[in-house]
Amino acid sequence: MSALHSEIPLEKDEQGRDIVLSARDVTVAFGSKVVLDKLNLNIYRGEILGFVGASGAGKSVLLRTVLRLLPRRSGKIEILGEDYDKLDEEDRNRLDMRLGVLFQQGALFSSLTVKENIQVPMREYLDLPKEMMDELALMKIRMVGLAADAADKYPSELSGGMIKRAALARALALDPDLVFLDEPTSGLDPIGASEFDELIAKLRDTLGLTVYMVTHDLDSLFSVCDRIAVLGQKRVLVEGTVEDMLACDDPWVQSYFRGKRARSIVPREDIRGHNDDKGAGAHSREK
Ligand SMILES: Nc1ncnc2c1ncn2[C@@H]1O[C@H](COP(=O)(O)OP(=O)(O)OP(=O)(O)O)[C@@H](O)[C@H]1O
Repeated sequence: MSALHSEIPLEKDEQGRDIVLSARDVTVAFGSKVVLDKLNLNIYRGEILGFVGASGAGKSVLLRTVLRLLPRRSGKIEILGEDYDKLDEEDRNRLDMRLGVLFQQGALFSSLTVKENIQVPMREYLDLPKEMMDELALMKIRMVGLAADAADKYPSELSGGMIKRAALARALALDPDLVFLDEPTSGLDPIGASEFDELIAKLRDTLGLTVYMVTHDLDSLFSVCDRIAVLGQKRVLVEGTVEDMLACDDPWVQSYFRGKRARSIVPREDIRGHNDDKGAGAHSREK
């Protein structure tokens, strides 16, 4: 029987952590241009994983490959213990329902209200009476910290921060286990970005979400991410805590995590001593 229909436990790593997503030897190429080459990555249940890498390194390509929007040349990806390639259509839909995605820029439908946007996945996957869908949409709206009157507004009537929250509410519409966030704080002012980070952490704590967050935002990485994975040279160069990043001697990782911007967030002594993996949480967000 498929894990989708039962409580079959997820595969664990050697430290006993439940593996929610595993990518094994994943290669993605466009013609002769190889973007990802035998990439390996695990995401564990209940964590917020920050995914970083230089511009053009392949972060979006990996995200789109995981979401099956791009084909891979080889390798295996398992999500919640399931390999899409081995599922029939019904089970693929069931698995899709357990995933939420927040694309860059929010990607809300401009001709739909916030409530209608949130109901798009409900209409696609569920057959619910209108009253129940309205109730559920309002619940999601409150969950992401929007006022109830946002329900009937169109995206053009919302601030950037409100759009992100509305898009997050849509990503949470079907109560997913795993949420993919593509640069969720880009375009937000520092306070809005901080608040969004806090919201993600709160939802992880209250809903038990697992979060895969592509980001360039050092504050997010230092304040809410449990682990960080760095994409470089077509694979995951290093993964671990902030402390592991500070200790890594790869030049790009060093300049990213120990450069001028990072120094304004992480206390200087932490960078020197690499001895505090969450030291930045209490520090103010840089613009
Ligand atoms: N459909 C495509 N066809 C050909 N090449 C592509 C395609 N999509 C992405 N690429 C190439 O793959 C590489 C990785 O792109 P990707 O968008 O994943 O980078 P990224 O790490 O997300 O960058 P950024 O941080 O700037 O968003 C780039 O060289 C890009 O030009």
